[in-house]
Amino acid sequence: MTTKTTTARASQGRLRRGQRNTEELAPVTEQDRGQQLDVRITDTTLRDGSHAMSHRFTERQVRDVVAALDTAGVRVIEVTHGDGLGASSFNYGFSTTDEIRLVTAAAEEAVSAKIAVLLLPGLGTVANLRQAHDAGARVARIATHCTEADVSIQHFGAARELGMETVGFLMLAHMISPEELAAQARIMVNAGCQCVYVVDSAGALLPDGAKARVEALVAEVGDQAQVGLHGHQNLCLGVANSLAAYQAGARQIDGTLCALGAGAGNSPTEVLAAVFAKMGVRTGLDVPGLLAAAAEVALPFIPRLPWAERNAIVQGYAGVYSSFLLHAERAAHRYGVPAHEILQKVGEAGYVGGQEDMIIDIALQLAGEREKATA
Ligand SMILES: CC[C@H](O)CC(=O)C(=O)O
Ligand SMILES: [Mn+2]
Repeated sequence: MTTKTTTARASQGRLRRGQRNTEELAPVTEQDRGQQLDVRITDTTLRDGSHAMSHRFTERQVRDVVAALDTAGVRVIEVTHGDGLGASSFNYGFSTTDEIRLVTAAAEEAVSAKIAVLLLPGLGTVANLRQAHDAGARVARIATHCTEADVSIQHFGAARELGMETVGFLMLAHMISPEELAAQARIMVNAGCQCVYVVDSAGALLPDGAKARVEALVAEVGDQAQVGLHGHQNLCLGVANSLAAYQAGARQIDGTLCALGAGAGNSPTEVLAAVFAKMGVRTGLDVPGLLAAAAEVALPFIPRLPWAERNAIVQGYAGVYSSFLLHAERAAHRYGVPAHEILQKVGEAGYVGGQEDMIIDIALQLAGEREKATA
């Protein structure tokens, strides 16, 4: 399917296969195929989906997904290790294919879409960002815990110097109030961020919570930057939260094909496209094209579809970082304790991204308690 589609696409497009798309596309206000977009969908199958794939994307899969998304009108496609640039490691899981090779392949494949990369300061560095830019990435998404925006300042500066479009990710956004979140968004915007995302990393937000946070950010930074929403499906509210966010003024929304992502996965791109189309909200997306991309390109290579089973629901309910799911399942297997109990304790402890090793401590503690109880 891909070969036929991409050949046809390349001959219709402005660029040929292998040519880099260096054109700067202004977010949302772009004239896309003669259309004004109301909201821009960024697809992060090849980044958030990397968690669910244990960071095992192949270059072939990346090329096929990018070609299908690009053909269906997706304007921004994120490609990175699940935990961002430079995260391939013992703590976060090793990538089987070097991510810069994947970014290069994605940039070669994309005719109209821009390739985005995620970077968590501390895991990734400015040097990693430069490498990604050299490989063809044109959007830098800088992610911090929701109270730590100040660690992103130099990364936004570097991204803007490179001429990249910038997005800020305030992760685990359910953990603080809308007002506190807006103050962190202000720090990112002052540092050069062009769109700040409310990131529901735990899939814990209800639509009212998503709406209140987006409204607070729009009130604080809306005259200088856009606001976005990145949802997870742990409580099956990713799409509902995205609609609430759009109604509250969000103009960038994330999704993934088949919901492939951490925890119970992300808001499915193909569902977002269909729902926004039914609402008359212009996304510039081709709904049948995305349905085909999900069913014929992504689904066949997904080893285990994320879904809202007990562990993932506990994540949404207890407010646990979605990418902790597979770490908790591995620890559960190793130490003979239920993953949902580990995740419940992680939620009570309030652990945040970067504290993956604490999952092992909790598993050991639970195993010790069980041993005592049965002695
Ligand atoms: C970088 C870790 C994380 O997966 C980012 C993200 O997508 C989220 O917090 O939801
Ligand atoms: Mn996510």
